[in-house]
Amino acid sequence: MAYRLVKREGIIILEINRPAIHNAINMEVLEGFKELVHIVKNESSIKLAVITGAGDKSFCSGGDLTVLHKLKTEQESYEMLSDAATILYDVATLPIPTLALVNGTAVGGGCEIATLCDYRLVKKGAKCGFIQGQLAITSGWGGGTYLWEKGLRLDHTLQMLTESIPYASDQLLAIGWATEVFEGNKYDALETFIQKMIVPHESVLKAYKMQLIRKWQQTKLFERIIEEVRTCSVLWEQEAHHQAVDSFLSKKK
Ligand SMILES: CC[C@@H](C(=O)O)C(=O)SCCNC(=O)CCNC(=O)[C@H](O)C(C)(C)COP(=O)(O)OP(=O)(O)OC[C@H]1O[C@@H](n2cnc3c(N)ncnc32)[C@H](O)[C@@H]1OP(=O)(O)O
Repeated sequence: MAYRLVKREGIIILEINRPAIHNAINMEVLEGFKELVHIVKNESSIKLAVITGAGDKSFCSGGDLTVLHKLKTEQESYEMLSDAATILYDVATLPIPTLALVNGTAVGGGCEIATLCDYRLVKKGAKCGFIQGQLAITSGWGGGTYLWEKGLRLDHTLQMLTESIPYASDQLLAIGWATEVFEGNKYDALETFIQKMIVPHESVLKAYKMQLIRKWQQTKLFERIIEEVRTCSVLWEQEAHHQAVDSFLSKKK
């Protein structure tokens, strides 16, 4: 399967399982995110949702370009991007904290997924970035909008989006994107982090997460994400984008 869902001791872990292509996202993985949301909403004892990638190289390399590159027009890309953005909004607004266990490279949509989470534990040496600019598009799954919500300095936020390059883990910590940087086994790092943050009563975690969700509702986060999607779909149709993706897929980059 393209993803694995594991539950243990009040935690649910979604592992994207396509390591041969750096855990790129296809429709099956998006179904995995939907399943994650369904489970959390129906099992009140779950306190934390974790997203990670299989293998030791990558967290996620974004949309699977071999699949998504079949979409050519603004309308076709808008449908895909808005569907994905809606599923990911449901993940971001889960009634419990979410955590990206960034076990390696997170680029493009992969960086967007890590950004929408409440916490990011980043493996030392991992590189993460909004590289969409190299493909002549902007972020299209809501990741730019989430990044503006993360309390980073505004100049750092704009730099991260416009430089379109992956940042090293230490830089990600310095600008405040990474919550913590870890070395060694990712599940040991998760365990250590959880011991600090999980309180005995899940109702406390849920109450604090609700404060954040209320702020996002009041500031029309979802509407702002859909504007981001629309901008990306306009750029998607341009020849510059298709040429950049062709170039990556044929390794002429
Ligand atoms: C659609 C949503 C949009 C958004 O809103 O953000 C996006 O996500 S656009 C996609 C953005 N992602 C990318 O552009 C990432 C592309 N990948 C890379 O830059 C690199 O692969 C890497 C992740 C930095 C790793 O580099 P390296 O270690 O040198 O490995 P390879 O490049 O040789 O990759 C091995 C293998 O995996 C395939 N691959 C990697 N990423 C993707 C992807 N996103 N979609 C499809 N396939 C991908 C790559 O083509 C190689 O395949 P083979 O040559 O067949 O082995």
